[in-house]
Amino acid sequence: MCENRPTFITEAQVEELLTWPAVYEASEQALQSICEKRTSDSQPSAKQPPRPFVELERRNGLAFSMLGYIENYRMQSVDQGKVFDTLAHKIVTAFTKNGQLAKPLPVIIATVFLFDTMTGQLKTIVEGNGVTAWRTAGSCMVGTKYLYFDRNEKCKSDKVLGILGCGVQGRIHAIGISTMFPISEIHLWNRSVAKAAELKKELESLAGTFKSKHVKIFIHENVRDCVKTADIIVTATQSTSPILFEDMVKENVHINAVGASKDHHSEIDLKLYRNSKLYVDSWTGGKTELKSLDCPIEAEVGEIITKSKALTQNQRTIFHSLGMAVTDAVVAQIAETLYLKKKSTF
Ligand SMILES: NC(=O)C1=CN([C@@H]2O[C@H](COP(=O)(O)OP(=O)(O)OC[C@H]3O[C@@H](n4cnc5c(N)ncnc54)[C@H](OP(=O)(O)O)[C@@H]3O)[C@@H](O)[C@H]2O)C=CC1
Ligand SMILES: O=C(O)C1=NCCCC1
Repeated sequence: MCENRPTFITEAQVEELLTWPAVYEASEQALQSICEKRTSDSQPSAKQPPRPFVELERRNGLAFSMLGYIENYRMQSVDQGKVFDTLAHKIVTAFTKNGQLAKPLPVIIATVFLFDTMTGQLKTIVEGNGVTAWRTAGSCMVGTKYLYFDRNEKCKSDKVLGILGCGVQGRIHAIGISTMFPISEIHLWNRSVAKAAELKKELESLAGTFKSKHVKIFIHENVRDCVKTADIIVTATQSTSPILFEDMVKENVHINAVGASKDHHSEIDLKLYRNSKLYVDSWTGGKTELKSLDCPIEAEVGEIITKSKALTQNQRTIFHSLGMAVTDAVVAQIAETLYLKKKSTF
């Protein structure tokens, strides 16, 4: 059926091609696109059904199917003037015991398929672990800007970042947030302290590329010490019970909730949810995947970006980045566009 073999983009190529400004810009477009209350015709739009999943209980595994279409979006830092549309399908698995294998594998393994939007033919296969990591951090960066940095004048100076969980997601969030925002201190906690120490070393070696070059990095043996001065927190563990409680955090804190064990809201205690304003990446995701969380959802971040809903000034915020097909689509699209551009210059 395919006239040509699909292009194949490897993880190493994805890492070489992605940049934080491009991922930020693309994530902002994607978060706006799923917002139903359109405020202008130039706004991107998208379709993204709830993602079905199958659970492999005896193997501690989950597999998700994430299909999305986004049109009328722009990525100036990738191709100035071009209006993009992307049809993508990501298949992603989460096998929690992969790290314990004789030959350890990542917990998350993903592949993104990109289709021609005129004919429906498969055009490109992108290895999807890098895409998943960068796009999750991209969404949290957009959430952090709109829900925290834009909140009030007090939020404009250098800030303290707390990272709970120093695996793939914790690492990429620490790098992305410190690259795009003024972060003066990064505090790290991981269940096994060795991984936090490894990440500290890596972040120190990258500090020259961060917005605040003199960033100080600390590791902690417990969550309370890690988050006590934090203005922005990322929870990125597979914990199945709460690790973050209300009495541990500052009044005005912003939390990006990423970890998604079987229950998507297990890392944060219910009292902290109820005494914060809760935002999601999409209503579709929130209504299905946070159904068992007994706390009202305030809005989608897209509604704040498009100003169809206002943000309260002084509040504690939680952004639940549940994961969206259209953020995978736009980040895989960056990789494909830059890969083909590079290939055509040789
Ligand atoms: N929202 C989204 O879009 C996405 C969410 N995720 C979710 O993010 C989480 C992290 O994924 P990823 O970084 O790829 O995985 P990694 O395996 O790289 O990291 C997992 C982290 O969780 C920690 N951990 C595991 N069990 C516990 C526990 N019981 N209590 C505290 N910490 C624990 C590990 O600590 P240790 O080093 O000690 O084992 C490690 O720091 C997962 O829940 C995953 O499903 C992933 C991708 C996208
Ligand atoms: O959106 C994703 O990708 C994932 N979300 C939940 C956990 C697995 C990966």
